[in-house]
Amino acid sequence: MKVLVTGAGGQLGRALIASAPEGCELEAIDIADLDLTDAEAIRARIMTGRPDLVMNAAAYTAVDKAESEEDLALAINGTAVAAMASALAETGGRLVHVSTDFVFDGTSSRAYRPEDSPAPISAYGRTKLTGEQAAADSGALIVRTAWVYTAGGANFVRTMIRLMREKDELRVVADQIGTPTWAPGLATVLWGLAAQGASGIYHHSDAGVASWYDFAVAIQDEALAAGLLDKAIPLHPITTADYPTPAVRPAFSLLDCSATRALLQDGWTHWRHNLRTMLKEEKALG
Ligand SMILES: NC(=O)C1=CN([C@@H]2O[C@H](COP(=O)(O)OP(=O)(O)OC[C@H]3O[C@@H](n4cnc5c(N)ncnc54)[C@H](OP(=O)(O)O)[C@@H]3O)[C@@H](O)[C@H]2O)C=CC1
Ligand SMILES: Cc1cn([C@H]2C[C@H](O)[C@@H](COP(=O)(O)OP(=O)(O)O[C@H]3O[C@@H](C)C(=O)[C@@H](O)[C@H]3O)O2)c(=O)[nH]c1=O
Ligand SMILES: [Mg+2]
Repeated sequence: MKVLVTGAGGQLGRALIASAPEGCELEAIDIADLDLTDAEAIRARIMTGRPDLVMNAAAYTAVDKAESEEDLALAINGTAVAAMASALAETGGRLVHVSTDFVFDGTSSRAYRPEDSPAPISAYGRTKLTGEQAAADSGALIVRTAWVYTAGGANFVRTMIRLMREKDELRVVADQIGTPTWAPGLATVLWGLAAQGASGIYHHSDAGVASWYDFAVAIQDEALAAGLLDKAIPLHPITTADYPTPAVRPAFSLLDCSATRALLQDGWTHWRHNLRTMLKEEKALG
C-alpha cells in the first residue's frame, strides 16, 4: 500500500512515520516538498503519485495568529483538503484527515460526540471545520483530537517547561477544560482506524480530563521527577478573562471517544501516563 503523509515534520507527521505499519510504501512530505497553499500542485502530486492513502497531518495550527491570517489558514486547513479529496475521488485513493476540538463552541455540558453540531468560535476552528466538510463530502476518515503534544514538538508542555525555567511564577487558565493527547498514541489510532477501513468522523484524545492549569501542575511535578526542572515555582489558577488572547478558545471541549474505543478495543491511556512517557523522551533528547 502506497501512503502519502503530509506535515511530515510536524508533531503528528513524525509520529505517523515512526509507527507506520510494516509493508507500507511511505512517502512523507512537508512544505519544502509541496506547499499546500498550491491546490494545483496538490492535485498534480496525487494524480501522478496515485497513493492508496493520504494521511493529512499538515495544518495551520497557530490559533492566535489565525485570527489575523484567516485566508492563509483557510488555504491550508480548508482549500488544500478539498483539493486532496477531489483528486483522491478520481484516483480511488482514501483520505485520512485530522481535525480539532476547536470546531466546537464549548457550551456543552457533556463530552462532544462525533455527530454533535460544530460551531467554531475562532478563525482556526472555522478553517478546520471547512476542511472537515470537504473531507466528509468525499467519504474520508476524519479524526478530531485535542491538545496534542510530543517530545521535540511545538506544544504547551514544552512552552510550560521553558517558562518554568525562566520565570518566578506562572498564571495558567483553569476554566478551559479538555484532554491532552500524546501524538504517538494518536498516530496509532489513525493507523488502526485506517486499517479497519473506517470512514466518517471519530474522536480521539487521551483518557481523563484536565484544565490547562491542571495540565501545567502535572507538567511541573512530572518534569521535576524526570530531572527536567530543578526547582518548583508557584503556579496560579486564573480565569480566561485574566489571560486575554486574540482567539477565543472553547471553555469545555471534552471529546467522547467511545465509538473509537469500541472499534479499536485496545488499551486507552490516561493523559498523565503519556505525559510521563513524553517527558522521559524529552529528557533523552537532552
Ligand atoms: N497541535 C494541537 O494541539 C492539535 C492539532 N490538531 C490537528 O492535528 C493535526 C496535526 O497537528 P500537529 O502535528 O500538532 O501540527 P504541527 O503544527 O506540529 O505540524 C503541522 C505541519 O504542517 C506543515 N505545514 C504548515 N503549513 C504548510 C503548508 N503551507 N504546506 C505544507 N505543509 C504545511 C508544517 O510545516 P512547517 O513546520 O514547516 O510549517 C508542519 O509540518 C492538524 O490537523 C491539527 O489541526 C488537532 C487538535 C490539537
Ligand atoms: C503560555 C500560557 C498559556 N496559557 C493559556 C492560553 C490558552 O488558553 C491555553 C493553551 O495555550 P496554547 O496557546 O499552548 O494552546 P493552543 O495553541 O490554543 O492549543 C490548541 O491548539 C490547536 C492547534 C488545537 O487544535 C487545540 O486542540 C489546542 O491544542 O493556555 C496560560 O493561561 N498561561 C500561560 O502562561
Ligand atoms: Mg498553539
